Amino acid sequence: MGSDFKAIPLIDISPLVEKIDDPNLSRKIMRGIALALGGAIDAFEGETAGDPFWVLRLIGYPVDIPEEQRTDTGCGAHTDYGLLTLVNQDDEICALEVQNRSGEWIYATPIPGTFVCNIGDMLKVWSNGIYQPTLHRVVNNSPRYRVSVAFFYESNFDAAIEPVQFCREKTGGAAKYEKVVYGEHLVQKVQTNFVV
Ligand SMILES: O=C(O)CCC(=O)C(=O)O
Ligand SMILES: [Fe+2]
Repeated sequence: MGSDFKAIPLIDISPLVEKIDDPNLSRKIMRGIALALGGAIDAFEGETAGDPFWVLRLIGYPVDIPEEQRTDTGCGAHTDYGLLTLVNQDDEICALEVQNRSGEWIYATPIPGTFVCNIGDMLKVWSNGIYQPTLHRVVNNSPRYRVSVAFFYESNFDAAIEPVQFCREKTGGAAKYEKVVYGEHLVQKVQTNFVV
């Protein structure tokens, strides 16, 4: 451990994690969305879903980084890649921003006891654009280290995602998006979002 080792503040994340204690929560939300779109309750399950998986990520946004390494953005503007994301924010720090329809960045102000639910790119494709992913970014200008817990519900890497029939019917019949293999979409987005 070199002399430039810097300890990350010890933060009790258990209150953030324990809220995401229902393993079926994302499935229930997808069922609600299927019904809201006029499909069968299991429209986004079985073969259509292609064995989805989830990833839980704990993300730290330090504030005490040296001036020369500092940018004003902790996480650049992006849409999420998969189906749904549930974000459990630190209740006391406003840092997650979403772009509204007028193109303005506004805070997704934390509401205690709730998650932010982001629509992912694959849900946009399935729903033929009825559900649109929100562009968002994180800028931690607070004096405190921020931690968020993000639960990503994603299509299987091999799944070929295309607009489903009942959503095409609602949007004029034609598919607005080409079929996309989720793994390829993910790799392409990661390569364009990060400098490797
Ligand atoms: O930390 C947050 O509030 C959001 C993180 C995020 O947007 C992401 O990891 O995709
Ligand atoms: Fe995100």
